[in-house]
Amino acid sequence: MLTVEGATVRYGRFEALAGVQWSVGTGESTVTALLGPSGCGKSTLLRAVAGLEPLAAGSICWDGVDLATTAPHRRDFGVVFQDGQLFPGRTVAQNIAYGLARRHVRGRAAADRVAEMLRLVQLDGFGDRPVSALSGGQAQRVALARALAPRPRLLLLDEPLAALDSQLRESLAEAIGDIVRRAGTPTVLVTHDHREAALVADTVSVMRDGDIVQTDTASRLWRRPVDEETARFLGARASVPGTVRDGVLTTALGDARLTGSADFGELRDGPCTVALRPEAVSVRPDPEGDAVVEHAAALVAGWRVRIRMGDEVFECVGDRPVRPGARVRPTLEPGAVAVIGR
Ligand SMILES: Nc1ncnc2c1ncn2[C@@H]1O[C@H](COP(=O)(O)OP(=O)(O)OP(=O)(O)O)[C@@H](O)[C@H]1O
Repeated sequence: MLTVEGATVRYGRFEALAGVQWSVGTGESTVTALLGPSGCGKSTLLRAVAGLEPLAAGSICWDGVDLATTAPHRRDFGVVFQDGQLFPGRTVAQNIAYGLARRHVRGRAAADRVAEMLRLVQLDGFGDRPVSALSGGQAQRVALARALAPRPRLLLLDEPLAALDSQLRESLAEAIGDIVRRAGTPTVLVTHDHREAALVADTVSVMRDGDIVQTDTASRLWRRPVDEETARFLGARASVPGTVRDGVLTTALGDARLTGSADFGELRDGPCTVALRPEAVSVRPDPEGDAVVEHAAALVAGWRVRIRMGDEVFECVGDRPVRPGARVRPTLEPGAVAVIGR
């Protein structure tokens, strides 16, 4: 298990990591996403774990052993960066075998392991290809196979899908999750995309301004973001005051029974702040409704509707066309609302 305690990294006077506390590889969780906006320090934390960035303070331990004096290549961590960084003049198989030779796995044993890795990343038959003849997605799968071949105790993936188009990203994100679970290798995936984090990870750690602000399952993160900034980063567009009583949330936009989700299990009665993604509020035409439509646009399924209620404006969804100026009634969707805080 990886334990990061008080990890601090400074570039000159700028503190890129501000005393990070973090654990990876606990319990049933195989994949941890390290999620946060650009510049929050994700890569710096990953590089520090890999031994590529010296700590100004704090420690990074594996199973209780401090790695401060362990060189990067002796940490037994596999690393994949955004662009894979394959060795250009070599074949796919030679790339995958690279880390094996350094571990004195050669000959038949190395060839078997390379074949096993090619099967794992579904590139059987690609061993003799030069890596220059691969697509972007294939190249990243080779990079993954190369990192997994020496059986690292931890795999560190720094935005491995960032250079790929969105459709490929989604399918490859799922494939990465399957591959590392089959290999049984605890994995950290750096991403700034919360959808990608939710697709792949068992656990998501949200990072901001050089610190980790929340670690939870994706489902709990959606429903119980630790603060408003985290909720906004996860797609919330607005927040409203609410009250919880006996599992029912009441807001100016309607009520929602929250007892259906374990993520709301320990919610205490009393006032709260509710974060609203557009999907959390649906509207239907109603001449008696409290809200007026400002704008409506067709989505692939349904409508995105902007409404005004008094001084406040909310993004909502609807299942039928509504015209600007029309009156509508909002309803809260219990499966999509988020209640901020612990
Ligand atoms: N070598 C460096 N010298 C000075 N500042 C740096 C250096 N590397 C990173 N930084 C700064 O540290 C902060 C964290 O950078 P880092 O690359 O870890 O962020 P990130 O969350 O991975 O961002 P992105 O998603 O854009 O890659 C940024 O403000 C960055 O400008």
